[in-house]
Amino acid sequence: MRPHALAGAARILRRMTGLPKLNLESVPGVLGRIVAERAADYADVSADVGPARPAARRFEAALAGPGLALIAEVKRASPSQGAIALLDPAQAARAYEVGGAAAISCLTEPRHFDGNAQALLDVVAAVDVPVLRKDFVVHPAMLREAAEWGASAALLMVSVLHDATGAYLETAHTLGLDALVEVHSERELDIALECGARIIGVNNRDLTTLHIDLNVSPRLIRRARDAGFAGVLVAESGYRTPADLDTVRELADAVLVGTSLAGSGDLTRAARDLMAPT
Ligand SMILES: O=P(O)(O)OC[C@@H](O)[C@@H](O)c1c[nH]c2ccccc12
Repeated sequence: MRPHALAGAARILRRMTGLPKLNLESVPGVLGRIVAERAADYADVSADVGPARPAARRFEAALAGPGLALIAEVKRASPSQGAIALLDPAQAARAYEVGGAAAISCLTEPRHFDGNAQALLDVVAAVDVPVLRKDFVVHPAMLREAAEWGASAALLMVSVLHDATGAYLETAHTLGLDALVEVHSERELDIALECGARIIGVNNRDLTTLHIDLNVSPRLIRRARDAGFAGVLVAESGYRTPADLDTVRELADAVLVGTSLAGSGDLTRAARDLMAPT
């Protein structure tokens, strides 16, 4: 059989049997704990993702333009910071939009990030820019929900999904969602590239240790471009000042920023100040 015929057969089989089973026991550290909790949350939920939807590609289009785009994150708490700010999600998202954000990321993980479904629904209703569902996707129903709740995109983490990343990506695309495929190492980047990701995010934060290294994004973004990747590249985590962005200004299409904006007290101004040209 030709390779694409094999891929087609695998696709049909997957539709009949659901997505590949994830090996979450192998995910280490803080991340391992969170994904185990999320998997338990969805253990009894149907894997049926419902009807296909046309691709809108709104999230991708918002980031692809010239210059560095801002994805501003509604983040009330995190494992590394604890409580960040008691944001009203709709108000925060609107403030970010006024401050020039091209897209909003909204956490829906409840235990460590103080997110929930209502926050995402409120954000989608409050802004015109596309919204990313930020969660630890470990079950296809989480993608169905993202589409039903009006998100334009969902986060897919290669550190969690490994070999199943491609199948989850395909499911997201079938549901009309863009996917931000997140990587933190050369190995993870190669998986993202192989599975046909259109938007790749490089996380400066190692989610198993929570350690931040701002050199990770420029290093892996260069590697992606050297490999011929022509899609959207996002630098993620740890950015606090315009000077911090100098390492990715000429390399990345967008930056994803949460903590430094969310904890600033004036979200519009913080977004503007961060993105001001140096
Ligand atoms: O708050 P920061 O350091 O600006 O980072 C934002 C975003 O990159 C971070 O929240 C994030 C990136 N990938 C994730 C995966 C799950 C939860 C959270 C994240």
